[in-house]
This record gives sequence, C-alpha cells and structure tokens, in this order.
Amino acid sequence: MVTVRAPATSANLGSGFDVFGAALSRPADVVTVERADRTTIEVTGVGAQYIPEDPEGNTVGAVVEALDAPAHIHIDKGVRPASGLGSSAASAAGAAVALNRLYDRGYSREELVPVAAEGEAVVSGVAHSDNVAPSLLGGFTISTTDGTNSVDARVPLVVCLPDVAVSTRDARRVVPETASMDDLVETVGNAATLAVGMCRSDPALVGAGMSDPVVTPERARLITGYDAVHDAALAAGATGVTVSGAGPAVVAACREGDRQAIAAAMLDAFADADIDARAYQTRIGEGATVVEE
Ligand SMILES: Nc1ncnc2c1ncn2[C@@H]1O[C@H](COP(=O)(O)OP(=O)(O)OP(=O)(O)O)[C@@H](O)[C@H]1O
Ligand SMILES: N[C@@H](CCO)C(=O)O
Repeated sequence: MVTVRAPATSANLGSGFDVFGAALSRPADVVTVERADRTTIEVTGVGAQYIPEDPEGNTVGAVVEALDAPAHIHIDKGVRPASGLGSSAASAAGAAVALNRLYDRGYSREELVPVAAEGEAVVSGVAHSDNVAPSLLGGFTISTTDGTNSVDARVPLVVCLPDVAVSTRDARRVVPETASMDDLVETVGNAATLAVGMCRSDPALVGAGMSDPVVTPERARLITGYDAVHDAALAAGATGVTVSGAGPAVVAACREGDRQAIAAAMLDAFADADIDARAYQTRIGEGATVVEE
C-alpha cells in the first residue's frame, strides 16, 4: 500500500495561460493505492458526490492505464472539484506518484507529468500540464510542449473559493481565439516579470506580472462578484490578483503579514455579492509527497 499527499495548484497566474502553475501548501488530496487485478476507485471528502468512481470518468483511471498499474484506489478529496484549484490534477498527480512507487516503474517526477496530464484530457478534453506539473514537482512551474521547468519559489498567496462551480471545459469555451499585437506584447512583458519575480521570490514582481488582457477578462465574467473581490484584495495589500486556473477561485499574491486582511476582504466582497466562499491563506509549496508505504 502507498499513500501520497498531492497539493492543489493554481494554473495560469494570469499572464501564463496554459503554461504557468504553482503548487499550494494547502489544500491537498490524499491518494492511497493497493495492488489489485482489476481497478476500483473510491472517493471521499470534499465534493466526492460529484466525482465519478468509474475509472473511465476519473482522472486516476487514465493514469492507471498509462502506467499499466491496476489497483484499489482511495481518493480523499481535500481539493473541491470544479474549483480552479487543480482538483482533477491533484488526484492524477497523487495516483501517478503512488502507482509508480507501488509497481516500481522507476519514472522520474518530470516523466510523470505527461502521464498525469492524460487524466486532464479525460475531464477537459485537453491534456494540459499546468496543474499536474506543479502538483508533481512543487514550486512554480513553466510547462511547454518541450517539457517543464520549475523554480522553488517562496511566495505567500491567498486563494478565495466561492461556493459555485465552473468546469474547465466550460471555461475553455470563452477563451478568445485571437489576440491583438498590443495585447501580445503586454502579456509577454507581464509573464516575463512574473517569472523573474518567482526566481527572486519577490511578491511585488509576481503580483505585477499577473495582469492579463486576453483570457482573464473573459473568465472573470463567469465569476459573480469578481471585480469587487479583485479590488478588495488589492486595497487590503495584495500585490496582484487574478482568476485561479479556470476559476471560480481567485488568487492573490501578497507579503506574508498581509494574508489575513486580504482573506477577510475577499470573503467580505463575495458576501456583498451574496456568494458564500472560503479563503485559504496559503503559499507556494512542495509537490506530492509519499506519506505512508
Ligand atoms: N479525481 C478527480 N478529482 C476531481 N475531479 C474529477 C476527478 N476525476 C474526474 N473529475 C471530474 O473533473 C471535473 C473537475 O475538473 P475541472 O478541471 O473542471 O476542475 P478543477 O480541476 O477543480 O479546475 P482547474 O483545472 O481549473 O484548476 C468534475 O466534473 C469532476 O467530476
Ligand atoms: N490552463 C487551464 C487550467 C485549468 O485549470 C485553463 O485555464 O483552462
């Protein structure tokens, strides 16, 4: 038996659509695997009732296939599905690490990125790696078709999750198919600023680089109260605010001592829009860890 804790993640970070990702120190899924002749999946925890236990519909089923590693799999969800916090990816990353260990397959964490990404194709139609990469490797990650680079960044974050669901599949439908040259130049500048900020663990640069004129404005429309939450977080000291992944979670970069005030301000702004929400005072953290074997 192997048990792995796999962290939630925040993809895109505004300017890095389908490329940037960050592992969050909390929340996390816990995945336990035991050898079996036939794969069975049991899901408990946050939002378990919305997650298929049929291997064909669960992200971990694709990982089992890719590693040829049948198992009894128990997923204890700490990351709510359809949250924008890489819920589907956390399970896939946890299963990839656990099954790789259980069957002694010998893959490196980098080699497990495309394996776990197969799970993302099951739920969103695209095998994007920007959630599975940070959940596997930890830190800040830059994923392209050539592979993933990671930086062990230390940046405090607040993530505010409203009590509504947005599926990645639906949120991908509103992504514009084209962008102007002005928007491209602005996005490249912001993405470069953010990447430098991560290398220096500098919350001011990370926040400044989160702005994105192309995808985020369209995604923000799907989140009731987004503009007020964004402005409230900045007023409370956030250095930058954007949609986390495909939403509806909203992520703010900040300095260590400002997290509590920012979390309270974001919750108040959602409450003013009649939306219940919960806030995580978190930080960029480590990747999936084996907790028992
Ligand atoms: N192990 C799993 N954990 C969570 N969701 C799963 C899992 N397997 C399948 N799903 C399905 O995936 C969908 C949630 O994934 P989706 O990509 O929409 O949200 P997310 O992972 O929270 O968001 P994001 O990728 O934007 O961070 C739900 O329909 C859920 O039923
Ligand atoms: N890059 C993906 C991440 C989904 O979490 C998207 O924004 O659609």
